[in-house]
Amino acid sequence: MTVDLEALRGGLVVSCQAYPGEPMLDPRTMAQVAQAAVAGGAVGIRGKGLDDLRAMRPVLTVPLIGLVKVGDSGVYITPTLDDCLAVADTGVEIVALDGTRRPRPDGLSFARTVTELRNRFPDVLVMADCGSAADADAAQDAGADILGTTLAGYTGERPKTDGPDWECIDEVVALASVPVFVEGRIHTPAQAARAIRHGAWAVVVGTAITHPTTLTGWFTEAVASA
Ligand SMILES: CC(=O)N[C@H](C=O)[C@@H](O)[C@H](O)[C@H](O)COP(=O)(O)O
Repeated sequence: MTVDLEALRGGLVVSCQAYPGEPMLDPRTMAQVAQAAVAGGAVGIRGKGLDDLRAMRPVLTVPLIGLVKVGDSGVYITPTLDDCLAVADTGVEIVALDGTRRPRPDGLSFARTVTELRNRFPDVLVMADCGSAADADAAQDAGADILGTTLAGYTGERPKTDGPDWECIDEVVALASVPVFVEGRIHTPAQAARAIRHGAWAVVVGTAITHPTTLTGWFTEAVASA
């Protein structure tokens, strides 16, 4: 059954991802981190990698947004239709994929990718990870169920702002007729609250909650320069 996005409205989604070579890159660990986030009030979880998603889905009581990353440049978030189908097959409620206007590695358009995914998994919702308002506009026209600001600052179209890209967020919210999930460089509870006040349907926080190496670095730097 399609997940009811009302359950996520006004809430916090926690992104639980570890990267190649990192000690926490282990499905059991990531599933435990996700459960801990739910215990803290997360209304949804975003996870990466088929093994992590398979480990998370059965132990979580909240909707799961799934993706795979293939490389780390260009179109790398669930880049192909095959990737989308593999993510959907893990049982996630929402598939997140690159929602930019850039050419995709399998040559399919975003619209065709969404259509084919829907044909095979009619209950799955589609989150378009966008890098700009123009991306969001196109992704919405192509049938995305959710617009994410995930890639603002990572595609070359927008500057990589220190914190959230508020200008982009406001532009996306202004054009959206579907829910907007504000994601990307939200590092404080105050920023998360501001995103909701700016019209986010939900706020997605990753690094500032689930990436201890980065968090530790923030503190070690501060201590070193005291
Ligand atoms: C740009 C990109 O690849 N973003 C990824 C998308 O899944 C993740 O690496 C981020 O951690 C996630 O978007 C949450 O953002 P932040 O960690 O800034 O709270």
